[in-house]
Amino acid sequence: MSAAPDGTPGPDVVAAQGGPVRAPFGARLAAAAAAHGPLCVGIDPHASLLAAWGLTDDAAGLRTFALTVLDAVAGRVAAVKPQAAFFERHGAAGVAVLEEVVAAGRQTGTLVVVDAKRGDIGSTMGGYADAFLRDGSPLAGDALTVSPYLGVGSLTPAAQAALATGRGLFALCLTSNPEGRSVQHARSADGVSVAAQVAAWAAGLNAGADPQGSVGLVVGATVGDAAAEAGVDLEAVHGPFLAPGVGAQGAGAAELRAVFGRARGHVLASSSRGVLGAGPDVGALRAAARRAADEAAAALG
Ligand SMILES: O=c1ccn([C@@H]2O[C@H](COP(=O)(O)O)[C@@H](O)[C@H]2O)c(=O)[nH]1
Repeated sequence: MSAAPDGTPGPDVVAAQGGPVRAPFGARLAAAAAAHGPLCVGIDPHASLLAAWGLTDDAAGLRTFALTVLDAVAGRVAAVKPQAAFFERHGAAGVAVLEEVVAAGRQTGTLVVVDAKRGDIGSTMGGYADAFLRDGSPLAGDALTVSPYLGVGSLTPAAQAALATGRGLFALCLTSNPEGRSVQHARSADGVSVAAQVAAWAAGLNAGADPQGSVGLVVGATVGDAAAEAGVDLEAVHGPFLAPGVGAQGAGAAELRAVFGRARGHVLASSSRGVLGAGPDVGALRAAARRAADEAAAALG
């Protein structure tokens, strides 16, 4: 499944009226999680991790780091999530490595979630959609993280592009960091929290999809009972939840179960440093990812 490095549609793309389309992201993610466990391995080449792995803090170091992670986990986990920030901090050379990692990941058939958290006014959002969600774009993975804080309506170009190309979105809803509450729990005049508005937007776009829609939410595994507090009906979203916070931020099986309850079948747990700290040995990375995937499966099954 996926695309060749030049973006040419791969075997997951079937010819359909009006051009090639992939199976929807929500369905592809559900199948990947069933096959490999509900885990996404973050590819976050922090400067400190590059040093710990004996790599230089430059584009060459990034490249070795990211390709080693792919070598260890591709084809063995549901998804990988390159964190754009750690590539962008190396300028054009770092972005070129991100492009290579996106293409290499997709070629393995492992879903690639590009964690770039883009958000802007609608007209500019069209540019981001072109960059991250268009067939043939070198930065286009299988899904993109987006920020809804310019209003959920501003994300329409991204949602349209994602749904038209079999890709997905993960919109920030209840983030794993404690500072997120002050924005996400805030309520408008009609008493609806910001997080609940984001969730309702996703639910509207996911209605009728089988087995789930492609417009997901970021809900941290660290947020405790925040969904209930903010009036977010997780079950009604009917889409995937990207759940960072597992591992280095302190969440584990018990937290995943507590946060997601009956919506747990839609969760993609995400761990970066918790897995990456086992490197650079490929076998050790692979074993750490397997452990995390098995724990997530046990917690969410
Ligand atoms: O609410 C959020 C949204 C995104 N993230 C990202 O996930 C990883 C977490 O890394 P760990 O090393 O597993 O802590 C990182 O890329 C964050 O930017 C998040 O943590 N919380």
